[in-house]
Amino acid sequence: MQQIIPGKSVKELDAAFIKDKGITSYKLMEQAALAFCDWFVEQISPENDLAVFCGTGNNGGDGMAISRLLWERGYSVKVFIMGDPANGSKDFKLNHEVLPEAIPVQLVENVNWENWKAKVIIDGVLGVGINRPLEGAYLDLIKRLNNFPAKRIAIDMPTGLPSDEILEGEAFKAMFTVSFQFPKMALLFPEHASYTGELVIKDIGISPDYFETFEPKMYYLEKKDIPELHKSFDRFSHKGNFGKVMLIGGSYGKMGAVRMASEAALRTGSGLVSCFVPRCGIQVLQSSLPEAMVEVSEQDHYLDEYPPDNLTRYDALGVGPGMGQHSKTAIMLEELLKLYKGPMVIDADGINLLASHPHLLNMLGHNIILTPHLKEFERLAGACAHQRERVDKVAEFVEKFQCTIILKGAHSLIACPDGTLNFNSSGNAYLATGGAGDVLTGMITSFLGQGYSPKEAAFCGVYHHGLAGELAGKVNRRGTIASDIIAKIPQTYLQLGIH
Ligand SMILES: NC(=O)C1=CN([C@@H]2O[C@H](COP(=O)(O)OP(=O)(O)OC[C@H]3O[C@@H](n4cnc5c(N)ncnc54)[C@H](OP(=O)(O)O)[C@@H]3O)[C@@H](O)[C@H]2O)[C@@H](O)CC1
Ligand SMILES: Nc1ncnc2c1ncn2[C@@H]1O[C@H](COP(=O)(O)OP(=O)(O)O)[C@@H](O)[C@H]1O
Ligand SMILES: [K+]
Repeated sequence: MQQIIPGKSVKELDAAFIKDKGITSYKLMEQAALAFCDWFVEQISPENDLAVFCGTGNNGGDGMAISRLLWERGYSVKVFIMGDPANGSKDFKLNHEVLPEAIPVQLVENVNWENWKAKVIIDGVLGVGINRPLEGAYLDLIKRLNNFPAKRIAIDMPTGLPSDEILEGEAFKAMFTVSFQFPKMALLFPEHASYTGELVIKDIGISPDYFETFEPKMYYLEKKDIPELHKSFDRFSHKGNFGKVMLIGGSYGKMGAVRMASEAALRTGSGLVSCFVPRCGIQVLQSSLPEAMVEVSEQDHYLDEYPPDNLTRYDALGVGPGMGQHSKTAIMLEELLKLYKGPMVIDADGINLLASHPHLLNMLGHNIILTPHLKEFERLAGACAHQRERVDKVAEFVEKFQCTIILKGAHSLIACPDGTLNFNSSGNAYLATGGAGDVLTGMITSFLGQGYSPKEAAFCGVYHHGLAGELAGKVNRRGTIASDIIAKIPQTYLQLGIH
C-alpha cells in the first residue's frame, strides 16, 4: 500500500531515493514533471493557452520543467515567476536555464493584469515547502488567480495549503491537484475540498520500501490493494462457506435501515443472512427481502433487553442500523457485548448508545469495528475543531479501546489496532445519501462472516462500497439512492477482477 508521509519528510525521502538509485535530483524532478504531463495531455487539449506560475523552490522547478515538456507537446505556454529567480533552488535554476527561448517568461511583479488572459492556470508557486501562511505578494497573487475565470490546476499541492495541517488564511483553489507519489494528508481533509478539487495521484517511481522508515504509519487504500485481500472459493463451496451473519436493528419507522444492511450483506456474498428486529418489522422484511430470515424481539416498536438466542450460530453480527436508543435496547447491546465473542460491526444508534453508556466502551476489542460518521465519532470522543484533530482523536481512541474505527466521509479513515491509519480513495459525493451508511454496515458484516479479519473486512467493505457508489453515481448522478449502491455491489467484484 502507498504510505502517506508528512510533507516535511519529502526532502529526506527524495535524498534517500536519489542516493540509492544513483540519479540526480534534476532527474527525479523530470520524472515528476513527465508524470504530470501524462495526466495533463489526457485532460486538456493544446488549443488552451497555459499560464504556469512558478515559485523559486522545487515546486517552481516542477513548474519550469512542466512548461518545457508541455511546450514540446504543442501547447502555448507562458511562464510567470513569483519571487527572485537569483535566489532559486538548484533544480529551479537548472530548469530555468533549459527553458526554450520561445516560451515567454515574466516576473509576476511586472504583470499588467488588465487584459491578462489564460484558459488554464498551472500553480507551481509553492508545494510541500510551505512553512507559514501566505501574505503580501504571494497572497495577492493567489487571491487574484482564484478569482480568474480559468481552469486551475495545482502541481503537488495547491499553493498555501500546508501538507499536514488545517489551512490558515488563503490558498490556491485548484479544480485538480496532481500530487506526486502519495496524497499529502491535508488534501484528504473535508475542510480543504474547495482547495484540493479533484485529487489525482501520479506515481513518480519511488517504491514503497523508501517510505518504510517514516512515521506515523499512514496509508492510502487504492484499487490495486484490494484483489489480494480477497479469499477465493472453490467449485464445491456451499452456503456455509460464505458465512452466516445477523443484522440487528430497526425500530418503528426505521426498518428500512436494517433491510438495506441485510440486502447489502447478501449482495456482498453472505451465504445466509438473518435479521433481528422488533415485531413491527417482520412483515416489512419478509415481504421486501425474502432471501433474509427474520427473528423478532418481544416488543413491537423497539428491541427489548434480550439479545437473540444462540448467538454462536453466527459468524458475524452487524448492530445498529435504525435501532433507536431505547434504554432497553441499551441493555440488549450490553448483553450482546458480553455474550458474543465473534466479530461485530457497530453502527449508527449502536454507536450512539455506546456514547450515552460509556461503561460499554471497555467491552470493545479487536473483534469490533465501529463505523461512525463525523458527528457520531464526536459523540463518542468529544467535539473536534477540525479533521486534523479528529484524526488524532481517532488514533487515540483505537489505541485505548483496541477496536477498529471507520471514520466515514469522503476518504473514510480506517484506524486499526495495529496503529495504522488508512485513508480510502474510492467513492464520491453521490454516496452522500440517506442509507449509504447502512449499506456499508451490511457489506463489512458480510466480509467478516466470510472469514475476513477485521482489517481485511474494513478495507474491502469501505473500498467496494465507495466503488459501488461511483458506479451508481455514473448512472443516477444526483438521483442516486442507497438501493442503487446495493445494486452495484456485484459489479464492483467484476471491476476488480474477483470471481
Ligand atoms: N518526492 C516528491 O514528492 C518530489 C517533489 N518535488 C517537488 O518539490 C516540491 C517541494 O519543493 P521545496 O522543498 O523546494 O519547497 P517549495 O514548496 O517549492 O517552497 C520553496 C520555499 O518557499 C518558501 N516559503 C515557504 N512558505 C512560504 C510562504 N508562505 N510564502 C512565501 N514563501 C514561502 C520557503 O523558503 P523560505 O522563505 O522559508 O526561506 C520554501 O523553502 C514539492 O511540492 C514538489 O512539487 C519534485 O520536484 C521531485 C519529487
Ligand atoms: N463525498 C463523499 N465521498 C465518498 N464517500 C462518501 C461521501 N459522502 C458520504 N460518503 C460515504 O457514504 C456513507 C454515508 O454514511 P452515513 O453518514 O452513515 O449515512 P446514513 O446514516 O444516511 O446511512 C459513508 O460510508 C461515507 O463514507
Ligand atoms: K503548487
